[in-house]
Amino acid sequence: MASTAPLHYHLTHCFSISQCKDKEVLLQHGWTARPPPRYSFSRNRENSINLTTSVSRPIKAFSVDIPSYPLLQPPKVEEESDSELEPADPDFYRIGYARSMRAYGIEFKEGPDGFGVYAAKDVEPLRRARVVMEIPIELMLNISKKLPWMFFPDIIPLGHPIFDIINSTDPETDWDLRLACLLLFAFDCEDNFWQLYSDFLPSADECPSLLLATEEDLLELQDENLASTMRKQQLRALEFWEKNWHSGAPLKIKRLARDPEKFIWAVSMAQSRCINMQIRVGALTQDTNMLIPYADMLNHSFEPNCFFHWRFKDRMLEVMINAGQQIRKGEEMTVNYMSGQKNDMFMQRYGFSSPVVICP
Ligand SMILES: C[S@@+](CC[C@H](N)C(=O)[O-])C[C@H]1O[C@@H](n2cnc3c(N)ncnc32)[C@H](O)[C@@H]1O
Repeated sequence: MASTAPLHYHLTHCFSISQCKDKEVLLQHGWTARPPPRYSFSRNRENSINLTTSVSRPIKAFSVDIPSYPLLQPPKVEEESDSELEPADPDFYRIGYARSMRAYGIEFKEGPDGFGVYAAKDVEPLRRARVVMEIPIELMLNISKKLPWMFFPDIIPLGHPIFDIINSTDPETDWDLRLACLLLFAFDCEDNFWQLYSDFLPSADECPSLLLATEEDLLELQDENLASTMRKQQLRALEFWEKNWHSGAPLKIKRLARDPEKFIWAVSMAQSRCINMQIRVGALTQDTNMLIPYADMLNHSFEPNCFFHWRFKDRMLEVMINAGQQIRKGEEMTVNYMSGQKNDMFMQRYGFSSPVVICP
């Protein structure tokens, strides 16, 4: 086995994720890399973990005015959109031409729940939903939820050993391990967008996921069920890494996650940032586990003002403001991560618990 050190040693040992070769693309969008660790753990009486943040620095997306919609149209989301957005340039669809993300009237900045998305101007209630972000499929990392494994975009070359590793996962339970493998693979692909975007993901010491918690942190939860579930999850990720990142593994696998901390960090990214959607790509309709840059900066609320919509005609994820929603400049834009789930599930997967109790 490649690793014999105790799990908590691995998990408390920090690592830094891939270095950005060329930040120009993101900097053009007005982004700056994450500052050094922003969070400190503090626990309240209900034993939930609260995040406190020390920095508040606005990060502006390249934004244009939120388009206004005619008032007398029914509230609907249309596939064949008659959006006021300028029509897409047909050249965008040429093979090899990567489209970029577009954002309207929002900014990305730090708030009490880490990075979030905020209204850059007042949004008046309109009768139909409207777009604030469009993210093209080329920038995403998506895997079908069921066999046969399909990747959108299809970035894994035929015969690459990472495919065998993904293929060895349990189709029922291991979606997060598959997505973590794909994420690490993307970091290693020359000119892949995620090499740049990785600088905007929380590092291991910034991420409140309980997968990265030490034994001491788990004991502090004072919830033995949750602590024991998290220990099992940590072990599952560690054993998977040990099985596949052994000393005889090919270099192109080894370099993806040289230590278990990096792999477990990638699993925590998958768990806390994955969006599940049914998407249509060509003739295929697929339930999909998706890592969607920029959309993954939206924080959760049980009373969200935004939602996700898959735009089939040009394979874009749209983040849309609810019909009839008013949002004031500076207010946070949110989505509902998991409607109808227990608080425990939020703690397990996202590292926070919600003050709103939705299930007994
Ligand atoms: C999809 S990411 C959202 C972006 C994230 N805030 C960041 O800094 O990158 C999900 C993570 O954001 C934080 N988060 C989202 N909604 C939250 C909420 N309502 N309360 C506390 N933390 C939240 C949790 O750390 C969660 O694991």
